[in-house]
This record gives sequence, C-alpha cells and structure tokens, in this order.
Amino acid sequence: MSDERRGRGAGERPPGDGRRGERQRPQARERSAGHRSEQRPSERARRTDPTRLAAYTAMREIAEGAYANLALPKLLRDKRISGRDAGFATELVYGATRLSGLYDAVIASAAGRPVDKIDANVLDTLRLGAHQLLGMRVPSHAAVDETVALARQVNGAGAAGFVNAVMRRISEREPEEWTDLVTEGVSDPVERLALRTSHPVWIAKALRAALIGHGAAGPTDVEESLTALLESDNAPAKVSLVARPGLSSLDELEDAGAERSGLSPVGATLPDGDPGAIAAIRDGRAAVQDEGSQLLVLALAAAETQGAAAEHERWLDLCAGPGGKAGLLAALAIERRIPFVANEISEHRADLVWQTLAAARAEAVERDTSLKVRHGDGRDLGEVEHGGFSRVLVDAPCTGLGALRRRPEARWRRGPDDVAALAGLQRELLSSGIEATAAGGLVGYATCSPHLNETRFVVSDILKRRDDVELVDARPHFVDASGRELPALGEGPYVQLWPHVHGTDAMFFALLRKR
Ligand SMILES: C[S@@+](CC[C@H](N)C(=O)[O-])C[C@H]1O[C@@H](n2cnc3c(N)ncnc32)[C@H](O)[C@@H]1O
Repeated sequence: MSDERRGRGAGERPPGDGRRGERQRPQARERSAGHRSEQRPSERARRTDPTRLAAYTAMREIAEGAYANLALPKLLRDKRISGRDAGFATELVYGATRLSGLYDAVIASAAGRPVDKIDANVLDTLRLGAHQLLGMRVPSHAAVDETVALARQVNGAGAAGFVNAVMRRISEREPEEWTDLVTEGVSDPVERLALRTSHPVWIAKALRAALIGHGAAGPTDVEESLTALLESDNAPAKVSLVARPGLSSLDELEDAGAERSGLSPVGATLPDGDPGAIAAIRDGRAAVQDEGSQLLVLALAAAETQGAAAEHERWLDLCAGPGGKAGLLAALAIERRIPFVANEISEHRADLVWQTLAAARAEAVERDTSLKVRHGDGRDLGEVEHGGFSRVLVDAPCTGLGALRRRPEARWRRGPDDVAALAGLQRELLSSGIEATAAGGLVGYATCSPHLNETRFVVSDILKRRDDVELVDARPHFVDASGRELPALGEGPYVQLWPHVHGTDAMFFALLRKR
C-alpha cells in the first residue's frame, strides 16, 4: 500500500466523528468523483485497506445472521486491527447497518433499480460506500476509490464498474439532498420519518404509540419526541460501566480513566479506550452496563419489603442470562448477606451467568452467604419455590426495541410478530415471579423495550387476573448519583426511561408488591 493510500485510509480520522449532519462540505473539485472518471477503475486502487475489508466481511457475516457486536470485535482481533482503525471499522459497520434502510433508498435511486435487483454482496459494498459518503467525513474521492477497490477485490471487476457508477452518482449530492429526494414522495409523516431515520415503519409507529402511552409525549409534541427518539437510535451509545458494590468502587474506575456518572450512583462512563483493559472489568468486579439497567436494579433493592418477606430476605433473578443485572443484584445481596439465586433457561446463558458472577461467588464464600445459579425454566419456579423469595427480578425476554442503538442489525431482524410471540411468555414469567414471592415481597418487571404490548399491557393484564398483588410507585426509587429523583419518569407508578431524555436504553420497570 502506498503512503498516499495509507494517508487517506482508515487511520486518519478519529472514530465516530462522522455522524450525519456533521460532515464537512468538501471542495467542489473533491465532492464529485467525476474528475477521475476518465481513469479506468482498474488503474486506480487495486485493493482496499484491511480495515474496510474487515468491515465488509463483518457486513456479510451480519447478513448471514451474526450479531455486529460479536462478529466485528472478533474479526478486528483476528486481523489485529486496533485503535483508530478499529474505531473506523466500527463506525462503518454500525452506521452502514443502522442506516441501511435509508441508504438502500439512495442506492436504488442512484442505481436506477430497486435494491432487490442488486447482488447482496455488492449491495453491502455500496452500503459501506454510501455511509462513507453520507454519514462520515471521508472525502468523496477516497470513499469512491476505496469502495471501487473493495468491490474489485470482493465482488469482481464487473461489479466494480457498477459500484463506481453508483458511488459517483451518490457523491454528486449532499446527505440532506438525498434524504429529501428519497422521502419526497412519502406522504405519511411517520413513514417519512421512519425512512429519514432508517427505521422499519412498524417500529416507528410502535415507538410513537409508546411515547404517548407512557406519557412521554402528547398529541402536539409527539412528532418532535419521536424524531429525537429515532435519531438517538442512530447515535453510538456511550460506554457505561458499573462498579459492583463491595467488589469494586467508582474510585477504582476513575483511576482507570472512567468518569463518574451523574445518573447512576454506581455508574461511570468511559470516554475512550477498551473497557476490557480495566482490571476490575476483567475480574468481574465491575462491568459494562447501561445506566438504565443499573437504576432499575438499585430501585428493586431499595424499595421496602414488608411482613414475612422483610423478615427473611432472599432474592431471585428469574431470567438472568447473560448476567448483567444479576451481577449488580448479587453484589448488593452479598453486601447485606442475603441469599441470591440467578435462574436462566438456556444452558449456554446460564454458563455465562456463572462466569459473570465469578467475583461475586468468591465474595459470597468469603462472607459466608449463599449465591446460586440455577439452570431451568423460570415458569416452574413459582411452583417449585412458592413464596420463597422477598425480591424477584423478572427481566423478561423482549424485542429489545429500547436498545436499538446498541444492536445495529436488530431493527431489521425484528418484526411485529415477535411482539405477539413473546406476549404469552412474558405473562407466564411475571406470574411465576409473583408466585415465587413471599407476602410483602416485591417483584420488579423489566424490559428493554418500551412497546406497550410488552410493558404496561403485560402488567395490567396480570393485575386484572390476580388479587394478591398491587402496583407500587417505582419512581421515588429511581434516584441519581446525588440522591435526587430522576426527572421525566412518566406519570407513574411505572417508570419508562428514554435514550433521548435520560441517555439510557429505553428500559421499562414496574414494581409490584405481593399482598
Ligand atoms: C432480557 S434477557 C435477561 C437479561 C439479563 N437480566 C441481564 O441483565 O443480563 C432475558 C433472558 O431470559 C431468558 N429466558 C427466556 N425464557 C425463559 C424462561 N422460561 N425461564 C428463564 N429464563 C428465560 C433468556 O434466555 C434470556 O437470557
């Protein structure tokens, strides 16, 4: 690779600096790749750089069903791509995947044919190219040349000519012009917003209903809130850390370069660097965890139990895999010498819980308190351990619509049928959790989805069917790092967090007390 090539390659730009709308307007000569069009693509770049090639490989693995957050780090490790190049590859893959709905409309327009008439491999090359042109600060000539080089390398010489033509067409307009162009024929405002922000229409509609249903927006400001929410799904989430109480401390995380969270009393954020390089995280004394998840675990631990439950505290995480919330809940239980059980139906995920709890398990032995990981169906526990627990967390399997910013491919994999398919299981797990709770005890029902069918409707359905449980206002237990109740939690008694309001995943939490 020549120095010139390397100079405009991946390492030149800091990661994540190419967000939509921030792109610097290049010089006119540079904007269009037309000045190079007389030069045959084969005479320009022959191979692209390893970073873009890794990004393409990740895109193909994602198309085959892989998860971006697992596939890409492995590829980067295998190819020894790190630092800024790793950041560049991450922005490329995450951005091209999240925004593929919008980019496909742009590519179809520039190519003059629908994307289902374009080979899937070539389409992924074009999505990566489109993101460099429209979503990152990559100069047009570099974006076009490198994408053509990538196409030649992985899609063949014939495809490279097509990619060259499409990329040149895309480079002729600014991102805003393209967005206006591809959305101008869409009359329904939610459908238009869904396309602008690259979301499936059903998700945009469900999130709109959730904003209204949870009291976070009214008829007059819902479009504004929905826009902010959908845009926040396209922004990379900050790296949030938790210091598991009694095992690590915020001081320890600060010493490792993290900054204390204003939001979570046990949280910190890592401005840059690899969280895996922090000793406390490697040891399982601290972890990467969304602050919303931290807050709801703290709320469940802080609320008051009564009667029999208060006399014999024993805690359960009914659906614990892979163990993020169990890690915090177990640490809090061990500090108070309260027995703790983490249950998970999947054997593999139960193993992950076991590993996640390694430091907690050692501490439990040290402090002579019980910590168990159970591999089994949570729906049985209500019967097997009837009334056996004082606090039960039911972090139910859900569509994850509240964590789309973390899972770039998730919005394209989920469908409205998934919501319906999970409805029965969510109700059964909540019922079992209630059965497993002693009189005066608490059940926390959580989802990382604000969808009304996975949240309020599940809880209100159960409340209609049972008279041995009542709702408790969860809001006073959601306090920030300085002890103040969090703002904008909704009308209660439920809590619904939002990325565009609180900076967390859109976690839902209901607190119920067993009579
Ligand atoms: C939302 S995830 C839990 C996330 C976890 N609390 C954490 O913070 O890492 C839901 C989990 O429930 C598990 N699950 C699904 N059906 C279950 C069942 N019938 N009993 C117990 N766990 C179940 C899934 O395998 C998944 O690991």
